[in-house]
Amino acid sequence: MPLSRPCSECFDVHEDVKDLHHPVFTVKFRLNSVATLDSISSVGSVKLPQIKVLGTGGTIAAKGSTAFQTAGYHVDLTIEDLISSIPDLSQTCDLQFEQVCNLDSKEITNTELLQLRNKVQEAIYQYDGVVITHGTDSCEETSFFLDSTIDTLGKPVVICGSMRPSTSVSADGPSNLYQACVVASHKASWGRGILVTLNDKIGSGYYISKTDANSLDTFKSLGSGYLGNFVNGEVHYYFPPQRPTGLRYFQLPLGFAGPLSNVMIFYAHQGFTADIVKLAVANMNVHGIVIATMGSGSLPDASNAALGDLSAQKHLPIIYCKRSTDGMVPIGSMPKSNNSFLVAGGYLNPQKARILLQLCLHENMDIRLIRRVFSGVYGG
Ligand SMILES: NC(=O)C[C@H](N)C(=O)O
Repeated sequence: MPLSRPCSECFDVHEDVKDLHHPVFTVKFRLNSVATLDSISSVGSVKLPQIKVLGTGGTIAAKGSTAFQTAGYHVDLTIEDLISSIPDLSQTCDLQFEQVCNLDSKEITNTELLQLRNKVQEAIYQYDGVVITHGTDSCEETSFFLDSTIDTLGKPVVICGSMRPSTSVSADGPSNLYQACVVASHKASWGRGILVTLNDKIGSGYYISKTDANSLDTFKSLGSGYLGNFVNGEVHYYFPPQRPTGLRYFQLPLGFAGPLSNVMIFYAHQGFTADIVKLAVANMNVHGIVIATMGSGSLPDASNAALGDLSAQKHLPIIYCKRSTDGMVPIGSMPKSNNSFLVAGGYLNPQKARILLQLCLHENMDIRLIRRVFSGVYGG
């Protein structure tokens, strides 16, 4: 058993190795699947969960100059400042914190992503759960990357952020961080991989996506739904612990600092041609392409033909995703060709497909294996 803190009171955890060699934890509940905070704070002599909080920046760590400013502010606060802004958690967990970086999430590159991944993996070995504060703009990329590369040992890793800076009237940062710490401390959060909490909702880091550029209720798990909710200090899960169907675990060595392959995203539109893609491939060191297609894999016929040829000549994987927020690109939508390296992106949005392709390329997968990985999300 890989768990340092098994809980026989609530559930049994069994390690099970699936075909794509990801350790999957099958959790059998003995109690009601809707657990409450009482179930952990009333444990008396039992040691409180040790939680590591890693700060990376984002609006949650930002200050504006007025109470109504919700754009154009700057990251200004440390993780220590953020922790001092939340209600007392001394009955729930023991918190320790560390600043990994302090950036708007638009500035996060593979370097910071890998640095964070290493910090999270190290913390997993020492703590009972991990909380990450992060900007919301690129949070879905980080959460997907971590879900694909962290061996959580079943422990909760919870990412949170905010949509309003700390100086804003009704700033949402303190309550989101508070909720993330409670979720990370809760036994019912075990076996669920990377979680993202925002605005009272708990979602899967694999599927969650930012859907609103301004409003608080921005993270949605369209199609796949939320995993749970946070109400009146209680964590409520709608389902027993499970991992996403298509999740593929990529084992990176601890301390791995890169590089990762260069995968570029292109956004299709009326009149889109493959010229811009060809230009990039000819002039930049491109290892893979993702296209945000119109609808379910639709591109002009001439673009399909040119991209099919380009991918076959260069052995360049080109993933077809959708620019629509919801829905998917199935294999049946793909142009018919025997030798192209065109791949259907299934349910993944372009930014998540980019990360998955980077990881496939890191493992030197051929096109057959890349298709197999994408078939996990019903593409391929
Ligand atoms: N709400 C936010 O956190 C947005 C911010 N620009 C970020 O992603 O860092």
